[in-house]
Amino acid sequence: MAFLNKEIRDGDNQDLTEERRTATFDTDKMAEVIYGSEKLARRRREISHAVSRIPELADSRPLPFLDRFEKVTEGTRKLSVLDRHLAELIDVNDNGEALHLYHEVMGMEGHPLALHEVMFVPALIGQASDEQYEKWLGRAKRREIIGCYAQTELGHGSNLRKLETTATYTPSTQEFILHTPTITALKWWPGALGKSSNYAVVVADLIIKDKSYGPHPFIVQLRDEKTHQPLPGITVGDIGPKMAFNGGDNGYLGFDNFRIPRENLLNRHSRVEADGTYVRPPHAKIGHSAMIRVRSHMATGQGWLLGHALTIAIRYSAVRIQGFLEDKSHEVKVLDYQTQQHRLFPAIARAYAFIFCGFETIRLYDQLILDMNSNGNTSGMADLHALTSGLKSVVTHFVGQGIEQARMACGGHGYSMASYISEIYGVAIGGCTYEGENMVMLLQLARYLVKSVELVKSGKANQLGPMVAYLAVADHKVNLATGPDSYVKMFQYISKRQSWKATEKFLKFMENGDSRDVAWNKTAVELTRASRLHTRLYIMETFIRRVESVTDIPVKSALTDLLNLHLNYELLDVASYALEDGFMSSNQMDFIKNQLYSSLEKIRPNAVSLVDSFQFSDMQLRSVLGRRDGHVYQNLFDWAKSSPLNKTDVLPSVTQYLKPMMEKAKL
Ligand SMILES: CCCCCCCC(=O)SCCNC(=O)CCNC(=O)[C@H](O)C(C)(C)COP(=O)(O)OP(=O)(O)OC[C@H]1O[C@@H](n2cnc3c(N)ncnc32)[C@H](O)[C@@H]1OP(=O)(O)O
Ligand SMILES: Cc1cc2nc3c(=O)[nH]c(=O)nc-3n(C[C@H](O)[C@H](O)[C@H](O)COP(=O)(O)OP(=O)(O)OC[C@H]3O[C@@H](n4cnc5c(N)ncnc54)[C@H](O)[C@@H]3O)c2cc1C
Repeated sequence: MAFLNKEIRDGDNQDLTEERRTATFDTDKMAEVIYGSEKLARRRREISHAVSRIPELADSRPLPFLDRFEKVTEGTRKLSVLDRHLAELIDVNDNGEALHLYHEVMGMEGHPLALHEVMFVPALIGQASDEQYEKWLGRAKRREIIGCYAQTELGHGSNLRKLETTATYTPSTQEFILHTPTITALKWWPGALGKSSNYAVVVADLIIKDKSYGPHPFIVQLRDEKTHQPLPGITVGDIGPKMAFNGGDNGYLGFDNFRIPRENLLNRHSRVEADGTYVRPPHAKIGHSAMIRVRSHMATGQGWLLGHALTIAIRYSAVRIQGFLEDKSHEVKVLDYQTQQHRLFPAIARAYAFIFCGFETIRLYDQLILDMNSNGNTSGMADLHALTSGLKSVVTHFVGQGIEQARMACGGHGYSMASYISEIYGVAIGGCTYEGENMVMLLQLARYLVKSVELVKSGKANQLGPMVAYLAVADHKVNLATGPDSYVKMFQYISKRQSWKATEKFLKFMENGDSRDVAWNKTAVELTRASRLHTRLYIMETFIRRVESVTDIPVKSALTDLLNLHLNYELLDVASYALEDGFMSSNQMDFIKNQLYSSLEKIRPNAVSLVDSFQFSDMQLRSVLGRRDGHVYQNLFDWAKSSPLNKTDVLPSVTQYLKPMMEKAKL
């Protein structure tokens, strides 16, 4: 008999199979919705399958047992194997396929090409002129050279205007002199900089005739292309172990009056003429487009990370039997506990929501780049900057929370690296910091919200963009949360009120004599709250739009259950804002809670199938707890036995230190 969940195979753990039999929708069809099309979902499966047939691409040992040096070596080894097989595995011109392939094979630990694909090549695409394209892009795409993106310094990351690395133009030789004047000016953190890259896009303060023009991107050769030795004038190395990404070589970089030709300023948008005349870009922040790109892609990437952790936790919760409900002769799956469902199911809904809204945001980014490159139109930049600033902050924060809940939902075994959840967590929460520290980015969105409220206050509501139009709309009176639209209206009310309150507070401080910056700082917590609400509203709206667009009825119905859970959970989570001014009553709160509990029950039979639909292979998950076949216990035992500590029964440390201590105590 054919089942709707495509993961059922003979010999699987029976409890998992039982879960999969209850699926009310086809998991392949759900995967099409998650990944955007039948082709994209199918290609992922095909690539995973093809990878599984190349034994050299498998991890040589479970990654958690490798030390840092071995992780870097293992990642690089696999990259070289991949390089030989690339054309047979993927369409090399398809970024999505490449991304999936790297995730599958490399895992999450980082690798030498991580920043090459994510930032170096996109920075060239966004910032290089046609001649520079010609010179660098082909080489970069063919991987004749490997690059990274070196912006952050030891002393400054958030406040880009104060980056200390200088690029001083010398008209007589038509060169820029890159220099690191202080220890705090050392570049610090760039991924793949420490040992792997031989080129970098370096962001440095452009100085012409003693005048600073602020941060600009330069393409810089760091190492000899033959020997890979750092070039004279370059100091470069690895910054040491981190919470995660330990297969990657985040690095430091210093310049000692290092000269590069004038053509190495990435000059699609701004230029320095031979005589030192500076030609301005059409938008002051256009040099930041590589960052906007990564931020635009973060929601989907983070949604997948959450999806990984939930696949592990949900499958394990269906296999883990402990305690009783009604029938005292059979223990139940821990997935049957309401607390377990409440811990995990809203996070499944968020994972779906983040992926959906991520795809919508990527489309907005692609449109912006098209506009910029075809007709120099940068008008969408401010909107997208505000949107992606909020989105990366809200999503990374919730993903971190969700993964940590997934870990706890796996009890003791969740704490073991065999679950792989700690690695996923470490990787995901890196996103709270990189590409703009979350608070800093929420405050960027707040600038936009405050300006929007100010527009309404000055009678210019007609100038508001569509995403903030609700800030001008009269308050909605919604009595009960009955359909998605009423939730949106309630959220709009709450979000609007918070944006207005924060703005009024900020303006009041200024009226009372505080400078703009001081007033801003005194209102900052309230402002970040406004940003979070605005962003959650956007996520909610995109989730609703995506579910409405689904045509497969069983898939749509399962997604509607998830959406309802999301709407109720979100509203309850921000209930204090709605209760504050009596907009909602405690009766309404109870009603919403009950809706939420009934959503949990509805989702329960589909829980395993909802995470199976992400279609992560076992290789990608690298989790003993999250195995597709559910055979957890024997594999946990085998995993433990493979620990290097178990190579001998008596460790040298015991002979050398413990035994003498015990012997001495006997005397
Ligand atoms: C696999 C793992 C991958 C990991 C990859 C990680 C790679 C990295 O981390 S690379 C380094 C990333 N670094 C960052 O993100 C640094 C964060 N800091 C910044 O982006 C900026 O310095 C920022 C935005 C905080 C402040 O910039 P600053 O120039 O001081 O701007 P500020 O004075 O606050 O604002 C000036 C105006 O510019 C606008 N603006 C700022 N940035 C942008 C932008 N990117 N696009 C459009 N407008 C912008 C602001 O909205 C503001 O507009 P308005 O005046 O109308 O309100
Ligand atoms: C895994 C990882 C990978 C990275 N990869 C790269 C890379 O490839 N290339 C690269 O160039 N960089 C990279 N970075 C660096 C990263 O982009 C920066 O660390 C990040 O932008 C934060 O800057 P910061 O370290 O200066 O934080 P800080 O700004 O020093 O933040 C410290 C605290 O100060 C607060 N704060 C700072 N400014 C303000 C403000 N104006 N208002 C309110 N609060 C404020 C922050 O909220 C935070 O709580 C990476 C970092 C990590 C963790």
